[in-house]
Amino acid sequence: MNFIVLGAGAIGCYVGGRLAAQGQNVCLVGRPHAMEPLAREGLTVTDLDGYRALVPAAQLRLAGTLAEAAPGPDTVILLCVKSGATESAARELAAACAPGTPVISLQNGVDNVARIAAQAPALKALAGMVPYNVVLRGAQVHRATAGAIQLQRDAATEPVAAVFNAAGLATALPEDIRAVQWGKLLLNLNNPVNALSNLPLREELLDRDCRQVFAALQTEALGAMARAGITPAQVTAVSPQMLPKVMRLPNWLFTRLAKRMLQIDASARSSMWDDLEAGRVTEIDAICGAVVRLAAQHGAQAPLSRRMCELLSGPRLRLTGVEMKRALGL
Ligand SMILES: NC(=O)C1=CN([C@@H]2O[C@H](COP(=O)(O)OP(=O)(O)OC[C@H]3O[C@@H](n4cnc5c(N)ncnc54)[C@H](OP(=O)(O)O)[C@@H]3O)[C@@H](O)[C@H]2O)C=CC1
Ligand SMILES: CC(C)(CO)C(=O)C(=O)O
Repeated sequence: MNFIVLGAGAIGCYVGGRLAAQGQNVCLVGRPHAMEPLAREGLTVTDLDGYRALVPAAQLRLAGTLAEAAPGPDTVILLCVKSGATESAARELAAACAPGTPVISLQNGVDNVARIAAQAPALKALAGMVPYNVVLRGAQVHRATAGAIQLQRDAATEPVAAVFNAAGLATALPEDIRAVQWGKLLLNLNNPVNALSNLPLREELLDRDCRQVFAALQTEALGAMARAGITPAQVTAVSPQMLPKVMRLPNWLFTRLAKRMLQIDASARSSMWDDLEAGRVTEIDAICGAVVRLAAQHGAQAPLSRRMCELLSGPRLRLTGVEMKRALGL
């Protein structure tokens, strides 16, 4: 099996790096700004449990385009671009890959697979979910929280899950990946809160006003999911229904009950903060936009998620939890 990671950023370098460190045949396809440090220094992969590996530059397969990566008949694509780049990446894949090539989306959001399939109908688009936070700094990539990757159960993903597990990437094949994606989306509703707060994740989660905004977004999203008949899967120690309740707790109780959730490296931030910081378009449409669309499809509204879309779409804002509550009318 050959892996091509399309989009060598935080997730692509972490997953691709662990596979490469274990001797798998992996090609990382990325932008020059991402490839240059790797070509110079190799890729160092670490995690919060003490794992550390260096894949020397000479052992890394790096490519600027899919054509250079030369996908063959036994290639599996790991799609790791941000949601805003899905369509263009899928068109590149359609042009470069043989029909039936598995394309596993390791992206956040709930509609990337459908968007890949629309642009590349001959390929086999499959869903994945990465639960943890990954930080990329130049040639070093670090997993900052814990969890297991979830891949859509399919004949094409069974051998992939086996290879991932052998490489130390804990991976499961859940029955209902759609429920898992909606469960993850409930957590990703913190991404805009974190991005606007301009705080590291841990600090932001220790701010009750920020948590109250997060909880309000979750409650609204759970309402939209209930109307749509979607039962989100539990992807943390806490059930989806309990999540907003836990978020609203006062600090003294939250810090006791949410110990596992707070096991985050002090410097870790959400992937949406990364985008704001780099001046890139964020994934707000894939997260809050998805809640707004789901509610609308079922005759309801999601004004809080809609407002978050507005706050993330203009000039960069930095808001305290109190200011966010005011901006959302909470
Ligand atoms: N980071 C995290 O902790 C987590 C992220 N996720 C999800 O994983 C997905 C990837 O996120 P993340 O790794 O943070 O994103 P990054 O922005 O770090 O990485 C994506 C990379 O892909 C590049 N890229 C985009 N289009 C192409 C293309 N056509 N060819 C080659 N390279 C391309 C981007 O370059 P450029 O920007 O210059 O176009 C960027 O360097 C997202 O959906 C995110 O929500 C999920 C869990 C945790
Ligand atoms: C892991 C988590 C929930 C928060 O970092 C994430 O998915 C992201 O940053 O996009």
